[in-house]
Amino acid sequence: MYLRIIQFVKGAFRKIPPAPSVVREFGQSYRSNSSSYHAFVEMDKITALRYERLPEDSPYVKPFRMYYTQNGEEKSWDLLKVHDSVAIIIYNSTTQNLLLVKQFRPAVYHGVISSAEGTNPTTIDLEKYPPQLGITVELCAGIVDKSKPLVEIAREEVLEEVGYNVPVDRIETVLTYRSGVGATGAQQTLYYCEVTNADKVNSGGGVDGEIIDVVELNLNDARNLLTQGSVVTSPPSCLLGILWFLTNKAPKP
Ligand SMILES: O=c1ccn([C@@H]2O[C@H](COP(=O)(O)OP(=O)(O)O[C@H]3O[C@H](CO)[C@@H](O)[C@H](O)[C@H]3O)[C@@H](O)[C@H]2O)c(=O)[nH]1
Repeated sequence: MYLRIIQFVKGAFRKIPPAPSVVREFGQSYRSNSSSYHAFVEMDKITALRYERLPEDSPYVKPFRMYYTQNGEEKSWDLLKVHDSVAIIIYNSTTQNLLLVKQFRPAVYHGVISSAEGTNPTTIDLEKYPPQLGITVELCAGIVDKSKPLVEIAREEVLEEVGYNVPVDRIETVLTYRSGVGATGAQQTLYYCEVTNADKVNSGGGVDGEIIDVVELNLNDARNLLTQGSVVTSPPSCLLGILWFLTNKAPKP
């Protein structure tokens, strides 16, 4: 399994990239922006990894235990309050590719290791568990941590992470749903945005120290990604977004 996940990001870590670089996984290929290659080679340079108990003032995660009585039976549920979020399906009609983002996700890395070790790890062997295991391919997305219209937050994320400048009237709402129903119940609003090469204003890659790589996925590979039995680190929102796009928007082959 680990080998398969690492194959997912293999090719991304060559010292000198061909232009542009292509990452293969399970028969699919992702075309990475050569312009943001610099970020791409740095995202797995994880060192000095350690765990600490979560401080109470975390701006991102607040743990609670909820008590309630259901049909006369007293119950409790341990839960986490996290930010709501937006995610955007982006299709470049010039290149006929979906635009996704690749990044190191500490929670995914932790999830992979704790699944393997069976318990909550306290230390991590970076040789045994290469940081590439925590790299995901996802929709462009962002947390709702400011009081702005959700579609405006989506517009900003498209610009910051992927580098396309589009007005909000070109971003359409797709669905609103709850993710993490067992632990967080956070709301995510899914948008769709069609861009062209003319909308591109920078190479994306995120802000404030984020290390994000833009990934272009052609539609054949998008279909293959959803093949029965696929094992990926991508979240359900990404798989849903691709499926929605293929069902509702993709040009007929
Ligand atoms: O513990 C944390 C958590 C977040 N951040 C920062 O907050 C940013 C949040 O990034 P943003 O791009 O706004 O959101 P995402 O990390 O992309 O996550 C959103 O998009 C994901 C993919 O759909 C969803 O799974 C998440 O629930 C949703 O919040 C990060 O980059 C960090 O800079 C930290 O520094 N520490």
